[in-house]
This record gives sequence, structure tokens and C-alpha cells, in this order.
Amino acid sequence: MTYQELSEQIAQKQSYLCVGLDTDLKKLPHHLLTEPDPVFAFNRAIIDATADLAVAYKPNIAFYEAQGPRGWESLQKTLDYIPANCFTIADAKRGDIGNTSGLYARAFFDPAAAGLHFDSITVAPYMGHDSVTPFLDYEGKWVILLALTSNPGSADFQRQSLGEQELFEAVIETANSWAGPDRIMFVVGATQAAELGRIRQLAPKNFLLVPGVGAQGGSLEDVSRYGLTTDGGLLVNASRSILYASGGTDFARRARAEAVSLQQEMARHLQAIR
Ligand SMILES: O=c1ccn([C@@H]2O[C@H](COP(=O)(O)O)[C@@H](O)[C@H]2O)c(=O)[nH]1
Repeated sequence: MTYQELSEQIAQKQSYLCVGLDTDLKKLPHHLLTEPDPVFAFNRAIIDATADLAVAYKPNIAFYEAQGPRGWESLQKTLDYIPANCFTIADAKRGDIGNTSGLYARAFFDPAAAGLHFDSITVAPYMGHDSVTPFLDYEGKWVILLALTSNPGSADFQRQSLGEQELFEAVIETANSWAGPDRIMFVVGATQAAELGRIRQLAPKNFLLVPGVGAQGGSLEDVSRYGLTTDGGLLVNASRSILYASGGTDFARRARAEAVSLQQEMARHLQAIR
């Protein structure tokens, strides 16, 4: 999906909601456990309940890898089920020396070589340009670099001062010399909304993937106020608050209600910046 198409989806749906598919077998409603593939059955119901409200889906790969080969099968079926007008994110946080990154890129971007067909992947920037560019070799695919993450440990390295800048700012500035905002996004935690003004100065056009509303307590209002651009410019992720709104047979209906509430707030913020 291109920058323009993503921006159009946001305008059409009046939403910048990304539903995180952090599907944990231990948290699935009991009635699904007799399904041949409970993880896929759950994801399919969540996607059916939210596809008109979400512009993106983000399976966190750890939840699938932890299930072994069955997990990869559930992931492939889930990815195939996501509607074409939704942006897909492999939240895999990869990155290694160039030849290894090339294989990670193939695994997530290249169905012709037995890989998956995600639009984008999250990448840790720590190993530098040659660990990231192999992902950019795939025309039309996106890299989402970890910049300022939502967790308390983000202070350990990302907030370290490098003279005039902090490390996360250097990540954004340097990565923006590798490719344009049509290929690179940054992860900025919703719990870091206070830094969004500075981040927007360095990355005025890049989309930001913002996890941390809902279960981690980040504020959608603050993120929207400082992060929205006229192109949209945000993908705000919620995983547990949507997926596990109910553990019963009404889980999909309750998930939808959570997504509706986020989408309605997003529509208000989008209207305010027009
Ligand atoms: O800084 C980051 C980067 C990634 N994540 C991931 O996003 C979701 C958040 O899930 P919630 O249940 O909505 O808290 C999860 O997959 C994380 O691994 C993040 O939270 N923060």
C-alpha cells in the first residue's frame, strides 16, 4: 500500500486505528478452543468485527512464533484474511547484518520465495544502515523503525544524550536520509506523547506507528493533538483493550464496541485538523 493510499483510507474511514493481533491462546474464549485453528478463528472474528473501523492490522509475531509451526500457519491464514484495503504490519522487531536482514525481509515480504506478504515490518535500528536497507530493497514495502518505544526501559538507551540530540532523534534524522516518508515510519509510544512535537520537527511527513493506548495507558487525545498531520500521519495501535474486551461468546461484539469508541474519537480529531 502506498503513502497516498494509506492516507486516503484514513480519510475515508475517518480512522487511524491499527488493531494489534496479539492473539494469546491462553486468553481465547473457551468456546473457540474446539475449533481446528482457534487462533485463526479468533482473528477472523476480530477482523470481521473491526475491518470497517481499522486502517491497519498488526500481528505481533511473537504470539505466533511461540506456537511453533501451527502458529506460522495461523499467521499466514490471518494475513490472507485481512482485507486488501487495510495496511499490514509484521511486528517482528528484526534487524541483523545485511545478508541475514535480507532473509528476514524475504520471510515477511516475498511470497514468491515462500515468505509472507506483509506491507511492512518493524525493525530495530541499533545495527545501522546495512541492517535496514535490505528491507528497503523490496519495492513498495515499508520499514517501521523503533524510535522512542512505549516501555519504561526506553529511557535506558533511546533517551541517552548525544550532545545536542537524544539517540531516538538521531535515529529519526539519520534514517530519513536512507529513504523517504513513503518507505519509512517510526514507532513512537503513546506514553511518549510529550516528545511528539520534537519528533514532528524531525519527521514532519512520516507516519508514526503509536502503540500504548488502552492497556498501557497512553492518551489518544495527546497523541492526536501533537502527532496528526494533514495526511493522517498516525497509526495508533490497540491490542489487548480490543481483543480481550470480553472473554466470553460476545468477544467480537465487545471488541467492536472498543474499536468504535476509538474510531469515533479519531474522527473528531481528524475533523479538528481539517
Ligand atoms: O514501543 C512499543 C513497540 C511495540 N509495542 C507492541 O504494541 C502492542 C501493544 O499492545 P497493547 O496490548 O495495546 O498494549 C504489543 O504488540 C507490543 O509488543 C509496544 O507496546 N510498544
